[in-house]
Amino acid sequence: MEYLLTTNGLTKQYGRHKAVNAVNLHIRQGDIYGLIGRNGAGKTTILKMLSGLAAPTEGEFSLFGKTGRDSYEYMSRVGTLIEEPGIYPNMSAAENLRLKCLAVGVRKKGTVDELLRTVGLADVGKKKVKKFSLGMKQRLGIALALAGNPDLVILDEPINGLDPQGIAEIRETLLRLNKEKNITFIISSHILEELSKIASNYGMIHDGVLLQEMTREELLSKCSERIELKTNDTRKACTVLEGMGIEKYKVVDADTIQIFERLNDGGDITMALAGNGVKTMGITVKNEALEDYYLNLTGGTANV
Ligand SMILES: Nc1ncnc2c1ncn2[C@@H]1O[C@H](COP(=O)(O)OP(=O)(O)OP(=O)(O)O)[C@@H](O)[C@H]1O
Repeated sequence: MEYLLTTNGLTKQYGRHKAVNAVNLHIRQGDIYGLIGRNGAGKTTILKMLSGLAAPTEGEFSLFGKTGRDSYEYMSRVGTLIEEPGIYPNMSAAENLRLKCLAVGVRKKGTVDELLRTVGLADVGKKKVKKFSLGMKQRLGIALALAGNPDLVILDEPINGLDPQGIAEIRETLLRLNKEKNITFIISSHILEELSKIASNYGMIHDGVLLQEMTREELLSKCSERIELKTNDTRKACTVLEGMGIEKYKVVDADTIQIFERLNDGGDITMALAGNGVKTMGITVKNEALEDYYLNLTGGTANV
């Protein structure tokens, strides 16, 4: 079996609007697959269909090599965290997990404690979930998704609204589970920068359409570094750059030039500029091209 999950022309139509339009995803065992798209792009609708929470209007998906109704027998191997998970606010984390284990038929002793440890909630004791921070709730949601010992875990925006510390903790937990238990993850997000720290593969969704699938390496090679250069004489600086054989550059404003070629550092450039009487006011290596790449792909300038 080459893929753990594929979709074939997966479509969801609400009235006249196709929230998901003929999407073909390819997800291998062991992938951390990042589904990236702006709010409203159709990510949640895709994940709901993959979890059996919504029916496709057209198309289908294959799970563990089985298609359509046959795939339902494998749903127990899929754990999900989509929108508000079924958390009971007046119960503790352990009580919530105990209920979930009952529901999915897990009886093994010590499971609840192990799940709490896995997501870093071992010390919360009897505290009611309604008193939890957003990050703690999110971690409990992940523990609930893990309760049935799934092979595939689907998480809808698991880092949304968390502070950097919370994001780092979730990221480490997911990477560990992926490595140690070979759990395959599908994670949606509207922030490519965040996904890029964890995902091995990407599917980019825009207006219900899958624009592109790519591996981590493919994305990184497309989003190489750029050097931003400020000088007192842009015109002359361009001539100097060309004299050095640098062709991939762009003048972005009166005193700023961006250079898109891979250079070890900017030292050679500043030396050459100085040698030609051009003063360097500033030179920085920028590596924030990920979001730019995504914005270009989706043809937009608004926030992602
Ligand atoms: N039950 C529904 N009835 C009608 N339209 C819907 C329904 N659910 C979603 N939509 C529409 O489908 C589109 C995709 O929504 P979806 O929630 O899948 O996007 P998303 O990428 O997950 O965004 P978000 O991060 O905001 O949830 C949106 O235009 C939304 O308004």
